[in-house]
Amino acid sequence: MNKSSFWLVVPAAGIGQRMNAECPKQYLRINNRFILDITLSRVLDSLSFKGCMVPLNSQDQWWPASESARDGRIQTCVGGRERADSVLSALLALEGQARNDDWILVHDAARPCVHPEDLNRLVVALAAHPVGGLLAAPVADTLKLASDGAVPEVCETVDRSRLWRALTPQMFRFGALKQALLLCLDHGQSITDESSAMEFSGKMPALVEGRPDNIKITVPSDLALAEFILGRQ
Ligand SMILES: Nc1ccn([C@@H]2O[C@H](COP(=O)(O)OP(=O)(O)OP(=O)(O)O)[C@@H](O)[C@H]2O)c(=O)n1
Ligand SMILES: C[C@](O)(CO)[C@H](O)COP(=O)(O)O
Repeated sequence: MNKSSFWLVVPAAGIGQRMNAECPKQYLRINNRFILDITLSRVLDSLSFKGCMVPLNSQDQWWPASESARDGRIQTCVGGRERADSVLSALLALEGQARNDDWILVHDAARPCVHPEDLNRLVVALAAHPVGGLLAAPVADTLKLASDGAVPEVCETVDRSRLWRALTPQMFRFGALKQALLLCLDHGQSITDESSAMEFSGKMPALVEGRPDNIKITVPSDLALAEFILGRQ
């Protein structure tokens, strides 16, 4: 039985609307490096991957100037309208290279602070798991369910004892993840992560506790926070 290979998919086709910056947020700089380059180098240098596929926006004009564009380990393809479309596009681009039982790790380009210890913990914890799973962090705040009025008001306080925040990487078998994403597409099921696709196809992904400082750069204040976190690692 051949040993399963590991492939990395880093969705980088977003436009960063919530960041409201002069360029897509994956091309903002920390310590004079593109966020995308920081993310790709940290993950690719932490684990042994057979290959890496990066879905880019069809209007991307920054990639050619990136360090990653000169990294022979990395292939690119055109992403899609939503994150899930970009991930599916990457999997379809890997057809003929990845085998159905190979592991796919999907990691947001916007998460440059992911720690090598978390990457290793994820792979070790899930290597023999029948479904796969994701890095996640238990919720540490009290959570409120808001009303849907113009001024949100508290409807109820939600029991947080079994609530986790989904992070990335999320790690699933190539064949199963591709089929799950196609199923969501066929059913018009909107999803925001790979685990949701696997859940929609009836699976129960494992949760692997990860560092809460594996933040997703989303709004302007996240940039300085990411720079601080990277400076301390
Ligand atoms: N159509 C899309 C949308 C998002 N992403 C990627 O998915 C990751 C997480 O998505 P998010 O934080 O939502 O990024 P954006 O979609 O760029 O942000 P926004 O929603 O503020 O526009 C990012 O690395 C982003 O580049 C992608 O590859 N393709
Ligand atoms: C995949 C993810 O980072 C897990 O929390 C999140 O769902 C991405 O959401 P976004 O709205 O595409 O940033």
